[in-house]
Amino acid sequence: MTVAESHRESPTDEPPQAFVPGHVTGLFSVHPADDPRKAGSRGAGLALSAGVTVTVVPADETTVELDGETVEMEAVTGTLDRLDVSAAVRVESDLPVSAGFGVSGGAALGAVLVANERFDLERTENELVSVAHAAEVAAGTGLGDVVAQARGGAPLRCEPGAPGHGELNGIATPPTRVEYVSFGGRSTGEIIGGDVETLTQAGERALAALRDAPTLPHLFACSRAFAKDADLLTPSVERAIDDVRDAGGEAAMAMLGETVIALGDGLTRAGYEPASCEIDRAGARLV
Ligand SMILES: Nc1ncnc2c1ncn2[C@@H]1O[C@H](COP(=O)(O)OP(=O)(O)O)[C@@H](O)[C@H]1O
Ligand SMILES: CC(C)(COP(=O)(O)O)[C@@H](O)C(=O)O
Repeated sequence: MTVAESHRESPTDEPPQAFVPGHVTGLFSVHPADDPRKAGSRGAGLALSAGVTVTVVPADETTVELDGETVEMEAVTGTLDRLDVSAAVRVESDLPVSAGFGVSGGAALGAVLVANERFDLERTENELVSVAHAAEVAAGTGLGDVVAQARGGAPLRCEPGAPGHGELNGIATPPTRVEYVSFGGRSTGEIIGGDVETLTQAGERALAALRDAPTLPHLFACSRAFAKDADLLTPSVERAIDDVRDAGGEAAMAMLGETVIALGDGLTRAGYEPASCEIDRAGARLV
């Protein structure tokens, strides 16, 4: 018996679960490729201490439950298909789906981490992240959330793609409170599956500017410039960002949702009633 096997057989072991931080993208560019492990986005954002908790129970057929309701979530089903296993996947989310928090990528990444334990797959972290990234890209629901969620912090996606293809860096951050409000959802698939030339040029410009001075306030400033240049702002998002700026704070739009994220208590000070959390600096993990 290996050390890992003896650990798994301990009668006191709880079933494995994974926590994956939410991730808001502030700015991004789209980089397609035939191989979904090579496709992805460049960009920058924040991993959040609000996120998803995922459990996986082996079953004859793969099903996905989100906060108690059966849902279709292709990134998750695709992840298990790629591992050649089937299971009932349960996702508990602190965050709304489809609002720019990377819930689908987080669910896929959580599922792959737990499935590796439950099915004794013995894959490395990079291999697991790669599977979830490929499934999320193939589903059309995200391009860079999975690699960012695996890393945590304030990830800079300098080259697109899964580990071995992409390249990550980050903005060094102390413990930091953030606030967010969501006015509604936005179809990620429609935007990243459409004409992305203007968006990609704006994203490349904004990332280059941010890398010249990689700080959190500058991430927010570059994200605001990106949202405007890529023409992604909606009236409610623009108003909330302006209100936070007028109250002396930093805010930006979360891609791709009708969501605003602010540093510190920026939204509260502007008169909103936001949810709050911290930047998650640890990244996705088994718990
Ligand atoms: N109630 C729901 N509303 C929107 N999407 C849902 C819902 N339930 C499940 N889904 C699935 O969740 C995924 C949402 O992906 P996406 O729009 O990228 O959101 P997120 O930004 O949270 O990752 C899609 O695969 C969609 O089919
Ligand atoms: C912005 C987005 C393409 C989608 O993000 P979400 O809507 O949260 O799935 C993200 O994956 C990225 O590459 O930055």
